[in-house]
Amino acid sequence: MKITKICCIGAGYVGGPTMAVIAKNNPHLKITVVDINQDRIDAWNDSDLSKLPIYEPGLADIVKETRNKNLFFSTNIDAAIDESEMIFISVNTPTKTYGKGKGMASDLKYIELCARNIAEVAKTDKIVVEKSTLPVRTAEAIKSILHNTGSDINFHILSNPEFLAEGTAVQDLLHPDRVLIGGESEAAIDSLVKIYNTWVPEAKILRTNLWSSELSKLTANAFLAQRVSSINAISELCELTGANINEVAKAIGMDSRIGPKFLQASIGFGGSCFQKDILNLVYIARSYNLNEVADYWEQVIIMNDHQKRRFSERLIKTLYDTVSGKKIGVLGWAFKKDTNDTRESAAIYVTDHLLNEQALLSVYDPKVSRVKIQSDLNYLNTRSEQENNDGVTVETCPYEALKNAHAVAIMTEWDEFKTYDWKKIYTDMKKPAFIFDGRNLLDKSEMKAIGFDYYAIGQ
Ligand SMILES: NC(=O)c1ccc[n+]([C@@H]2O[C@H](COP(=O)([O-])OP(=O)(O)OC[C@H]3O[C@@H](n4cnc5c(N)ncnc54)[C@H](O)[C@@H]3O)[C@@H](O)[C@H]2O)c1
Ligand SMILES: O=c1ccn([C@@H]2O[C@H](COP(=O)(O)OP(=O)(O)O[C@H]3O[C@H](CO)[C@@H](O)[C@H](O)[C@H]3O)[C@@H](O)[C@H]2O)c(=O)[nH]1
Repeated sequence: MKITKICCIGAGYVGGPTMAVIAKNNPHLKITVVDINQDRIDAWNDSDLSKLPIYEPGLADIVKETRNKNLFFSTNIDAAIDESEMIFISVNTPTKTYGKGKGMASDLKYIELCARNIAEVAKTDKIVVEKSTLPVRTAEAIKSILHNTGSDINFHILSNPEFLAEGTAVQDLLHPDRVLIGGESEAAIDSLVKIYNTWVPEAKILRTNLWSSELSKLTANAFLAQRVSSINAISELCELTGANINEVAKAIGMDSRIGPKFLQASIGFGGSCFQKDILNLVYIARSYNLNEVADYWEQVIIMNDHQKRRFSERLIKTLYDTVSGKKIGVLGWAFKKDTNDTRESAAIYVTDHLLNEQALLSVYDPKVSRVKIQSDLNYLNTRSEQENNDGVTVETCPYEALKNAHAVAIMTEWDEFKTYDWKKIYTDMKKPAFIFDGRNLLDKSEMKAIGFDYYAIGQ
């Protein structure tokens, strides 16, 4: 099938950057990214590129190069579906918050709405590409909706999961380890390969059946998250035995079978994907009565929750068993550096725990706004909005956030934190001045030399 126009439903962290990179490499294609969220589309169309809804290094340049040439952002979903030969679905698939599978299964209502929308509007044959992360065998449901329209339109469904990580999305898209395409129609797969092949070498484009492709995405995230939980589990043992987690990580990472990546001990993984996708994997395993398989993967989440909890407990214990009325400076709110995304960020849970203990928190993050921080806390529903407002102040200057604080809690590994004048921060803090470095970001001996009581993970 000759492809001249494509559209992507969902202008989020995946849809926006992915389509921008496809547009950059396929100037002959017209690409429209559509969304029901008018504010988000307006932000993608803002002439001030600093107002794009997503912060990703390198993204603004690509949007500048392609926008209104062959890349368009719109809320006119029906028109985009109608004119496109290929439609990507890149909407959110959060964990269900109601009904059967609550707290475990993926909520597929947005996916189903897209499928129904396509079924209603399409007048010509379409290739429908699952870009969202989906439970294995979702394509079956999409197929069923599309093939029961009563018309003679041909729909081909492909699974093309996205492996980009936030903060490095543009580089990951430009230089992917692999592009995975699952499908039943070789011709449909070829059409998508052709688009990627404009910048991704053929050898890196992997073709599988639909179900392998869907399941590979959940599996990749489960393996990655498992590595973080594994190193974090060992970090607790390090703290009690005198071993140092950085040294252990280096020592095991030099084994080529293990490899050095994803062995950074931390306050626990966050982000919109790992927890959601593992919970989904656990749910799927249980639904097939594979209880040992489900228990095995669930442990990754249990360990991650434990790591977040024990970080705040260690802080409270060290501050003489009470943080009530004490100012705690929080550096970083995003779930990792170089993104403004805060979904499932460990900072939210650590702060919530410290608020329960009546601490007064003062937060600074270079890319996250006060409104977002307050709404993340309010979303937990632990206490009233007023109480969250009273307990948490958000500063635009890190030195203000840390002034007169009893302790600093480092939540995100932003590079700028390393460059601060830590002597000045020490002078302006209450004594003894504590640092709880949830990212092992700072130099322990340097901090100790300044006078800090410095606590890192796994040391
Ligand atoms: N964020 C990541 O790093 C990442 C990486 C790989 C895969 N994924 C997966 O990709 C999918 C999208 O993730 P995201 O982070 O981009 O989500 P997101 O929440 O940032 O964006 C999803 C967008 O879809 C829109 N939307 C929802 N229903 C719609 C509908 N019926 N019509 C039009 N628009 C609709 C929402 O308004 C939202 O703007 C998820 O399945 C996620 O698991 C995410
Ligand atoms: O050694 C490590 C590596 C990561 N993390 C934490 O793990 C979380 C996730 O990090 P990362 O995987 O880099 O970011 P995501 O954007 O969540 O990307 C993951 O989730 C995406 C969504 O599915 C996938 O596409 C990516 O391949 C996968 O890496 C973050 O809180 C990190 O701080 C650690 O604590 N230690």
